[in-house]
Amino acid sequence: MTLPTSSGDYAVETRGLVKRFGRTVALAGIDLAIPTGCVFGVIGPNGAGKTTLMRLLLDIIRPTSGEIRVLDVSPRAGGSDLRSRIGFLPGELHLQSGLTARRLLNDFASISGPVEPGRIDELAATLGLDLDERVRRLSKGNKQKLSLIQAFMHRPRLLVLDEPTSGLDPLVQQQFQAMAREATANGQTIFLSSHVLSEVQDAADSVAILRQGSVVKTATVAELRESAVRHARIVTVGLSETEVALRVAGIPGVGRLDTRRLSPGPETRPETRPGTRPGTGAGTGAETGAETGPVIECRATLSGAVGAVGPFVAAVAGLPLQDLVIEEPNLEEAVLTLYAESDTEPPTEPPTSDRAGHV
Ligand SMILES: Nc1ncnc2c1ncn2[C@@H]1O[C@H](COP(=O)(O)OP(=O)(O)OP(=O)(O)O)[C@@H](O)[C@H]1O
Repeated sequence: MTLPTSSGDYAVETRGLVKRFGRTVALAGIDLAIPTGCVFGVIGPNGAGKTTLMRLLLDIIRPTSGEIRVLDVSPRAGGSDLRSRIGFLPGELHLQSGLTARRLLNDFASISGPVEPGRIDELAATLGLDLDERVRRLSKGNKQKLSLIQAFMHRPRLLVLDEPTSGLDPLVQQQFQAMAREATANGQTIFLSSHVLSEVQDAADSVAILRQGSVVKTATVAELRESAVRHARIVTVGLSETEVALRVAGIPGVGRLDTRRLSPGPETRPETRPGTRPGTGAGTGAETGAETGPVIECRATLSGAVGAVGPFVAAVAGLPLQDLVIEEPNLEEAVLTLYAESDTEPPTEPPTSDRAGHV
C-alpha cells in the first residue's frame, strides 16, 4: 500500500517502514502520522530504533522497505530544498572546532539557509551560551546549546531533535520547552526523541513508545497519564492488618495492595521491646500505638484516571486515619510497564548469503 497524496496536514508520515542492518531489524514496520504544528516525542530504551528512524527521515540512510513522506515529499526526492526546511539535532556531537561558536553558527547558516539578523544572539541569550567561546572549549551542555541553536536558527518547518535535552540543566531545559512552544505556535513541527518520558512529557503533545523497532503505543501525554498508576499510602490506628487490607481492597480503582504493621499494638508496649526506647518508634505514632491499637501502613496502587481519587479519599476517610498521601501518576512507570509487556527477544532474521546492511 502506498501513502496517499498528502494535504500538508502531516509533517511526517511513514507506512510499513522497515530498516534492517544485516540480520538486525532496527525498525520492524513503523506507521506514523505526525500532524503539522505539534511536538511529537518518540521514546524508547537503548537500541529501540529512535536514531534509525530520524536518520531515515533525513535521508542519511535509506529504508529496506516501506514509505516515508516528510513535509509532503519523499526524503530521497527532496534533496537540498527539503534539507533546508528541516533543522536537525544529532544525538552524538563531535564538535571539536577551533572556531568560536558565533563563527561556526554563521558557517552553518550559509548552508541551512537565511537566518534573521540578531536571531543567533537571541537564541544564545535564551539558552545562556557565550558565542565568543571556542567550540572545542565548550562543555558538553554548552555544545548541546550550540547544536540546538543551529537546529532552530533558520526557523525550519520541521525540527528533528535526537535527545534535545540531554546534558542540559533543568533551567535550560525549561528554556528549551519555551523555544519548542514558540516554534509550534509558529506552525513548525517538532519530532524529538528521548530515553525517558520525563524529558519529553512537558514539551510533547503526543508520544510514540518504541520498543525493539516497533511502536508499542502512541498516545497523548494526557492519555498516558490516564493509564498510569498513582501510589497511595495510608496509616491507620486501631484496626488489624486484615481489616485494613479488606477495607482498602474493596475501593474501586485500587490495584496492588501491601500492608504492614508499624507498631506492635496493645499486647506489646514499645518500651518493653528489646533494643527500643520510648519515643524512638517509626515516627508515625508507634509510641502511642500501644494505647490506641496497632498502627498499620497500607500502600496501594490506584488507577491514574482522574475519577479514581475521589472515591478512594471518600472511602478511606471512614477509617481511623493517621496519615494519607496520594502521589502524582507515575508516567515513567506506565512506560516501563509497556516496555515490559512487549519484552521479547530482539528481532533478527536468519542469515542468508545476500543479506547485507542497506545504508
Ligand atoms: N549502522 C548500523 N549498523 C548496524 N546496526 C545498526 C546500525 N545503526 C543502528 N543499528 C542497530 O539498530 C538498532 C537500533 O539502533 P538505534 O541507534 O536506532 O537505537 P536508539 O533507539 O537510537 O538507541 P539509543 O537510545 O541507544 O541511541 C540497534 O540494534 C542497533 O545496534
